[in-house]
Amino acid sequence: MTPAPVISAETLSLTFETNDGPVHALKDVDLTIDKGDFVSFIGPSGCGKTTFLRVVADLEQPTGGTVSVNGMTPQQAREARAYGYVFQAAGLFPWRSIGRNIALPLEIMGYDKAEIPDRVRRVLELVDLAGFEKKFPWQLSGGMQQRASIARALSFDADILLMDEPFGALDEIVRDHLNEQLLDLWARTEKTICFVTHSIPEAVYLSTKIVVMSPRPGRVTDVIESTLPKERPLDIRESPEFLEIAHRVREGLRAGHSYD
Ligand SMILES: Nc1ncnc2c1ncn2[C@@H]1O[C@H](COP(=O)(O)OP(=O)(O)OP(=O)(O)O)[C@@H](O)[C@H]1O
Repeated sequence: MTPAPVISAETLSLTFETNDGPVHALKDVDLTIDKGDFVSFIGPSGCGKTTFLRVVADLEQPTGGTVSVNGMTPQQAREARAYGYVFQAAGLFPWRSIGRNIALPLEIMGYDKAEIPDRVRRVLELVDLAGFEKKFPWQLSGGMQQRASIARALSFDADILLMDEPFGALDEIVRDHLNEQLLDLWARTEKTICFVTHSIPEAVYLSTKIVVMSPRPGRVTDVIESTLPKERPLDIRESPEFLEIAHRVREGLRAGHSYD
């Protein structure tokens, strides 16, 4: 028996009613994400990448179709703490140390106080920030702050990680490094990851599945299953297989692009 998908969308649609008329942020999206998938969402601005993540996270309500998360409604999944969410901005509170930032969701969720320091230490190790819990956000580089925000999203053992352009504001070398670390973290934790990006190389390097989207209305135009091995040194980006997948993503983006 094949296991139930972690995330399953069927004819999922979301239309925002605005003063300028309806905005079709998502239209008839069908998508299946299995346990342990690393799925990237790529497409031009406004194609509904963030909206899809927000629907999964129960932050927006669909106007048509259905989505299930771990076999539950998004609301039930949110209440069951099924996912951690990582935003483009690290969003750490400057007056709290890194450790206390990571502890915050655990405190809000009512975790046993005695259990929190161990959890904080464990997730800091996972993102390669062991020993940084007493530092403050401003004492860390942008890349380190983003790793701390990933640690925060991992602190309560959600098996899904929703990441909305987490490395978009970082320079390319730092981004390369974080991409490598994220793959390593994914391999060690076996999380299911949904990752929004505008970068073709980033999407191809990270993903087992690439979802290409196009706007007005926001829809899925291609779903590419990666043929790359799970072990991915950075120089795999120069291999023919990598370039072939990148080419297909680029073609998909071109087909859905309006250039306005
Ligand atoms: N709360 C809202 N009210 C009205 N329109 C919205 C709302 N949220 C999103 N939209 C619109 O829905 C469409 C999809 O937005 P979304 O943020 O999901 O796109 P995106 O692909 O993530 O874009 P970007 O790459 O710029 O982040 C856009 O046209 C956006 O303006």
